[in-house]
Amino acid sequence: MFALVKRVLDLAASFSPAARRSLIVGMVCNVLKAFFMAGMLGAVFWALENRDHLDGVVALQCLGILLVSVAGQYVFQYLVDIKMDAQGFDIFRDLRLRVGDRLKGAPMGYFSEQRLSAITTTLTTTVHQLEEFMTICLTGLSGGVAMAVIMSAFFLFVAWPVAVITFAGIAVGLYVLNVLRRRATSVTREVTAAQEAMSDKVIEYARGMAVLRTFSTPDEALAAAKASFEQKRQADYRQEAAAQGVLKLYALVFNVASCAVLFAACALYLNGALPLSWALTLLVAAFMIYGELIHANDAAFLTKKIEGELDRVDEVCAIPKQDTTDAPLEPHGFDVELDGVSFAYDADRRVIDDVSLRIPEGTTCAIVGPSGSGKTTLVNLIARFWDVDAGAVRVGGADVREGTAESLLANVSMVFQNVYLFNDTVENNIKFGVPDATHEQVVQAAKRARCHEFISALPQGYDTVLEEGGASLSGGERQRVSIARAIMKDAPIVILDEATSSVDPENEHELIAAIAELTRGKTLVSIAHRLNTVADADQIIVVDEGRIVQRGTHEELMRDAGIYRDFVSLRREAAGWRLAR
Ligand SMILES: Nc1ncnc2c1ncn2[C@@H]1O[C@H](COP(=O)(O)OP(=O)(O)OP(=O)(O)O)[C@@H](O)[C@H]1O
Repeated sequence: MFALVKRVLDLAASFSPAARRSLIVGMVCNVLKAFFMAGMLGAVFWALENRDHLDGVVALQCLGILLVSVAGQYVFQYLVDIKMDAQGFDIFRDLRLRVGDRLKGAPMGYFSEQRLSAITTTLTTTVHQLEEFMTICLTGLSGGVAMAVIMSAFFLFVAWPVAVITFAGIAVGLYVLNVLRRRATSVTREVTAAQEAMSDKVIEYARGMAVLRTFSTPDEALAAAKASFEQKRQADYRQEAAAQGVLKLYALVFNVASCAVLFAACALYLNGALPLSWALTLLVAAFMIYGELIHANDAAFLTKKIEGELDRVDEVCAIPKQDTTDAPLEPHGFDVELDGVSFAYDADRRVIDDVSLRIPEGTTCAIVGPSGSGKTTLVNLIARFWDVDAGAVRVGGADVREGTAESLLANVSMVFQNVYLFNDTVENNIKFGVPDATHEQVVQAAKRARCHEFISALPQGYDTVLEEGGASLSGGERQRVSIARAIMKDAPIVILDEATSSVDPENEHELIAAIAELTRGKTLVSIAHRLNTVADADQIIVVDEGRIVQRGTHEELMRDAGIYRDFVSLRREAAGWRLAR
């Protein structure tokens, strides 16, 4: 228990010394509350002591003791509530914010699907359980132990043999508690793992609904999710089974100790070693002394569960930090340079192999190459979603690792193929990177991105709330909203992953116009699929198996046989496009 208290206090201190102080004050108040509870016995003793002349004065004195006891309990319970419970909510809000902050600074490689489930489960279920149970657990146990210790210490002065019994009861009870906590360790981890697996499967099931419906029967589709539900049920069951037997033993220890107190009090009285009023008071006390501790049995089991959950939070919070400095990047200009860059996702396969490339400021570079050749990886390295394994990426002469990733990305706009729009208004989606932008500026950007018309036709115009992911818009519309977002940001470097899927001619025309607005005067790196974009580029690089195998202008590359010439003729045949130059 002390280890848990220390851990919770350390966690609080990591946010602010005031949070730690508040929890300590809360626990002290909880002990004082136990003191006032024990004080109720004073009224019992006083009535018994004056049993031969019970009059109005004695009754009032007893009532006074009871009132002081109840008022004390009330006041200190109130202080416990505001010092511990409210502080608990603050701590866990800060914990969630801390994880959010760390996620922002993690390299993109950190975000695998599995990790996302672990993070989601930790930030929702695990932290919620901590919120709910941590204070119950701390107050339940500290109050229970305080009550038993205060009363036992008092018995030392009245009848030491009884005090020996009560202290022994506390010691054996806490030993059983320790056994209980050890048992809980393995099952807590199992329950958390089952919870994460279940979240994983449910998210996968919901996300892949269209594919599941097309390629499998509903039963098959649900099978994996069902298996995860069953796994969770079994883990929950094992958790209960591990706890129940020992929990009964835990309560039994205190009940036996209470009976021993009864027996000792009677024996001491019959032997004339204890006056009747004290003996009777001890009989009442025998049922009170462990009452709080017995009630805290769930909290006792929870302590280990909470420790397991705190471990999980620590693991998830150990998010690697990509930045090695807090200084912002200080580029001189906005040319982009890759100097002998190599990179591998897994140690055993290089995806980018010794690539060198220079894109002068304000020029365009089109990257083409077969599927899986490393085009996306290359542009992601420029944006520092990952750090290179060898060589360097430089922007305006500065190695991108010399500043924070955030300061680099302030100079970069990315337009992805898979556009993600937030479940928010169209306006907020457009001004996402520039929250202070005015409505007029948003409209201006939307006009330049050729999306003003369709946005105006939406039911609430710019205030229309989009579905998460932008599902309520067509693919072309989504892409143009994301271009408006990038225009709004007005970054000097634009990274563009052109849509591979062909859009209808009307949409394509609008899209080309929007992209032209976005990229005018910028340093542009585009993964190009449309022939016109490629042919107009100041330089074209052809990537194959992670290496640059051809580079030059369209005219230069068309002179020689090679991947580029094949790419051009394939495009012409496949789409029936003609080079409009
Ligand atoms: N997150 C990742 N983890 C591990 N391997 C990856 C990851 N992303 C891509 N790869 C692998 O790296 C190689 C290059 O992928 P990349 O996406 O850069 O190619 P690409 O040329 O952009 O392909 P496409 O044109 O099909 O989008 C591929 O073999 C791919 O399987």
